[in-house]
Amino acid sequence: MMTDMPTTALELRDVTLEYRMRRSFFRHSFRRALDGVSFDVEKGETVGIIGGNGSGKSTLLRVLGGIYRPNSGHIACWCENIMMLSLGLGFDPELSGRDNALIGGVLLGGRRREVKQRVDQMIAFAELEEQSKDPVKTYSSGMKARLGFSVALTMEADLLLIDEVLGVGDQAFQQKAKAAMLSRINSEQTVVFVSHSLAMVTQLCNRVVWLERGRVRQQGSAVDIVEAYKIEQQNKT
Ligand SMILES: Nc1ncnc2c1ncn2[C@@H]1O[C@H](COP(=O)(O)OP(=O)(O)OP(=O)(O)O)[C@@H](O)[C@H]1O
Repeated sequence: MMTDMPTTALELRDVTLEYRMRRSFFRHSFRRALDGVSFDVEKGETVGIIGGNGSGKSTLLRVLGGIYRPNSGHIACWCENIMMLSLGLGFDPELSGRDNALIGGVLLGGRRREVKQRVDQMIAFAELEEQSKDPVKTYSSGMKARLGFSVALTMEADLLLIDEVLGVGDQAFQQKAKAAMLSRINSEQTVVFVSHSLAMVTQLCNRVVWLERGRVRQQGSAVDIVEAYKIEQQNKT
């Protein structure tokens, strides 16, 4: 008998994370950034994470990306490779843009030969053909951001984690980055998208999870949750 392929990509149950902060040589304190967070992401869905400053959005994405381990709760993931679209993380300043693109692609789970074939595409998307052999330390922050975005976008992943990256680079690059992301999101891609742009969230997401002080305040269809969030914002002012 054939068993059905799982349709769930991610399952979070009661996920809690505390940052440990050093107060003095002997003393530490803890800040709870996620507090009992539970939700599911189905395959092919784009789930938006919204909430005010400090509500835990980036922390949640880092937990999903395996950068932080939760203190309690569990995360089940049925995706083989997960990619975090973030900006210029971990570039080696002494190496060229081309070498960093190659290393970045491999770090994102690509096979070396496969990544090598795609490096030209990454450099071209980032519009860095002329500077591709220069060390990254000579790049402006916008150039580094463009390279980081291009590397992540060119690679393939079952689950894409996106943390507010659309403010990258100049206006023309932002348009291009947005179009590239949209085409990716409209396909079968599973995405978790953190953003302060409610318009983008409504445009891109099927479902939304609203975080407040590390807890899920509400979750449901993108239109309903964004509406409820906007009403609350208006009532606050
Ligand atoms: N490295 C850290 N050490 C200690 N506390 C942290 C750290 N990173 C974040 N925090 C705290 O954890 C909480 C959640 O932060 P997080 O960055 O996840 O929020 P966010 O919703 O992404 O915020 P923003 O919208 O401002 O980017 C905040 O109270 C923040 O001050």
